[in-house]
Amino acid sequence: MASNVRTRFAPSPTGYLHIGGARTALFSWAFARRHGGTFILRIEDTDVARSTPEAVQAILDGMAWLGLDADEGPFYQMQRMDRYKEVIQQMLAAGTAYHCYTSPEELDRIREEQRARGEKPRYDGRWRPEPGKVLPTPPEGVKPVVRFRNAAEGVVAWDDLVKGRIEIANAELDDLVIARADGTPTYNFCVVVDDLDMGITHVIRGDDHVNNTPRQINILQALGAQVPLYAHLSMILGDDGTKLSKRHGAVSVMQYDDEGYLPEAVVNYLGRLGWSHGDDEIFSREQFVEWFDLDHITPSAAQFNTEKLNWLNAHYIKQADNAHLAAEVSRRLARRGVDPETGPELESVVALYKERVANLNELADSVELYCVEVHPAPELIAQHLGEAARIALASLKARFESAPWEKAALNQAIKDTMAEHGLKMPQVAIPLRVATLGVAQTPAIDAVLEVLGRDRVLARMARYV
Ligand SMILES: Nc1ncnc2c1ncn2[C@@H]1O[C@H](COP(=O)(O)OP(=O)(O)OP(=O)(O)O)[C@@H](O)[C@H]1O
Repeated sequence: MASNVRTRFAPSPTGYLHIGGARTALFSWAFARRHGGTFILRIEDTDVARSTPEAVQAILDGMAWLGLDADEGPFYQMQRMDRYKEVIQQMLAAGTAYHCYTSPEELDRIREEQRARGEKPRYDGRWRPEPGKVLPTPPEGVKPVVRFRNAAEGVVAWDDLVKGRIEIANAELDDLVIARADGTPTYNFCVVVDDLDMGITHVIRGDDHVNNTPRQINILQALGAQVPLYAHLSMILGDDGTKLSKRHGAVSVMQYDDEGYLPEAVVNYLGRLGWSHGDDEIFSREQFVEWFDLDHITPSAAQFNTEKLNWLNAHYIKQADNAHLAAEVSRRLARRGVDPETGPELESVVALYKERVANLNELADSVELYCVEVHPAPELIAQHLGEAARIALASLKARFESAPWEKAALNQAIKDTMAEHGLKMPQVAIPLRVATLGVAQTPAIDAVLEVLGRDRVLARMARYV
């Protein structure tokens, strides 16, 4: 069902997409999907000194990895400069904005005097047009800034969909500079023009923006626009209790990929961070979209909890189908310079390990043993591949050479070898593990042998017998 809900995620490309921004993006995306609406990606790249193309790419990569697909965009603010300038001209013509020639030095002086008088420092309105007021003559050679003519009285108010009603007295708000002396538009103004042009109905963003909202509402109203609804989400805090940000403590979403997390686990984890649906902890992306609403968002800040993410990750790895895991492992092995083609079929290897691992890197560690020549640690060789063990392995190898390559027959060969040499299971199975996979612990040995395959098993055993 198509609806008119239009949300946006608007990061600044001054670094990667981190977990705090990603949670905000997820909620904005899920709200649009829940209502059959449109999700827009907007790159707020006007801070040219800090924005980089690499950061844009990192944000796009992070969004793609999480599966947060945009219906429109990415739009880039730097490509919309002409439009912002056009709206500034319209506002000047309409009298909702005006030129101000006060220099930065003068502003400092005014603020100093206000502070000395015990007043709150603010622009004193000397260039603000008022009925009957005679404005000073513009100084020669000075390029003015453009200020928004904010209402002097009354309040600006909105019913925040997370925080409830918020009211700010207009007297608290300065006449905001919307264009600098060089003509470039300022942050809050660009956001307003974008939200207006992009027909945003629900601004879902972090509550670090809550102070911008009254200014943005006033400008929207001056433009005769319909004011969107606002939902200010709580911040995600790092382990030290302060806001995660690119500059402080947050790691890139893509680092979770590097560390072996499935995106499904991260999305589920982020979905529960500051939002709840009864006692449900585990839900698919589809379920989340179906359940998501703004009524069950916690207004207080949410703390990141790695342990819970790890628990979800292990759960999703267990549940994942083998082909999906094989693809994840293959990518990881290739990154390590290991050719996955040299091992047995990956799907059957991952099936042996998916219940036992905490993350995809651990899974790849185990699978790697099936693909490369293994070199057991000298202590393992000393402990498990002594003379008696090698003698047993030699007769086992002879049995393996003629055994049908399936679990029951391999098991029988091991049992016959135990009986022949008067050994217990571990006295045969552990040397066999060390010889074939280079480690003393593995899943059930008959399953391991079956998957590893006759040729590899015999070649690996041959090194010790
Ligand atoms: N820690 C956080 N928790 C929740 N949302 C956040 C967090 N940090 C940023 N956001 C939200 O993510 C969106 C994109 O923010 P932005 O790209 O400016 O990231 P940022 O980390 O705040 O940047 P910076 O590090 O430059 O302050 C905004 O809606 C912002 O409110």
